[in-house]
Amino acid sequence: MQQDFDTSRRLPFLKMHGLGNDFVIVDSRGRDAIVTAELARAVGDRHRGVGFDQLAEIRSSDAADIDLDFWNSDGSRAGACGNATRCVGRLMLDETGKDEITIRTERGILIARRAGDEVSVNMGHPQRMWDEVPLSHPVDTDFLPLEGEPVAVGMGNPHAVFFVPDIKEVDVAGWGKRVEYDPLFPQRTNVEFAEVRSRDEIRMRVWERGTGITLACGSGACATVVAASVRGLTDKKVRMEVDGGWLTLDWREDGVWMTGPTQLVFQAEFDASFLERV
Ligand SMILES: N[C@@H](CCC[C@H](N)C(=O)O)C(=O)O
Repeated sequence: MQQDFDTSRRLPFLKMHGLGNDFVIVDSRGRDAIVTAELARAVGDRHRGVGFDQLAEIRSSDAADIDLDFWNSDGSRAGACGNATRCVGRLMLDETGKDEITIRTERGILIARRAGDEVSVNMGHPQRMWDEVPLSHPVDTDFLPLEGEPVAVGMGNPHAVFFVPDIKEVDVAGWGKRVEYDPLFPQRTNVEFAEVRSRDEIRMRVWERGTGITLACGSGACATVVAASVRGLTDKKVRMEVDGGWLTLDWREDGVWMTGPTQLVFQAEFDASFLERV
């Protein structure tokens, strides 16, 4: 995928998705990073640009196979993005022919592995202390003092996980947006709504910080299995149905592993006239 290009003329990118959680992927290996908040907002606009849930920029690394940075469509940075990590993992596994590669994100160095046709990523250990999530003041992270008493989990980015009896009854946009901006979350938060179907199956819907409702959220799926397990509602390994399909989550000694499909949608490029308008 690595390509030389002159950004004054064109910007090649890939569109990929993991369970409908969609990403624009820019490969900046071998040169300076080029993504800015303005560029992310322009590309992320589904009318002006092409739209995405997150933009992922690949960079050369001195510590792992690659470095990877994430941007939301409102131009904010995301410290973690599980599904984009799986998508870029797929590209790198195919490019190198290896069975396992390492990816350095703000979260730390993550491992991506082939899992048949799917890709597994170890998203690391959950952050359960109030100041790690982060929250604005010390509270019980197992039962936050908000209506619905969500569980707070950091996965390199903040999550508030609500358990609900019937997911069809939840106003994900209204409730999610309210919680995203609650003062308890100084960096805002991603919001998950989970209906536990059995000890090994969960139905989850998500409101993503900086993006809104998406068809899936990998870090949110990891946060949800941690929250369900902490509350004693499920085992540590579950199948999770999100709007875009199914993921497998496995909270092990070495971190939370997430396995699922990835898809390359198309490859294209922005030309100079687009870049000049940013
Ligand atoms: N889609 C992602 C997570 C998105 C990050 C988020 N919006 C944030 O600001 O933290 C995933 O697959 O994990």
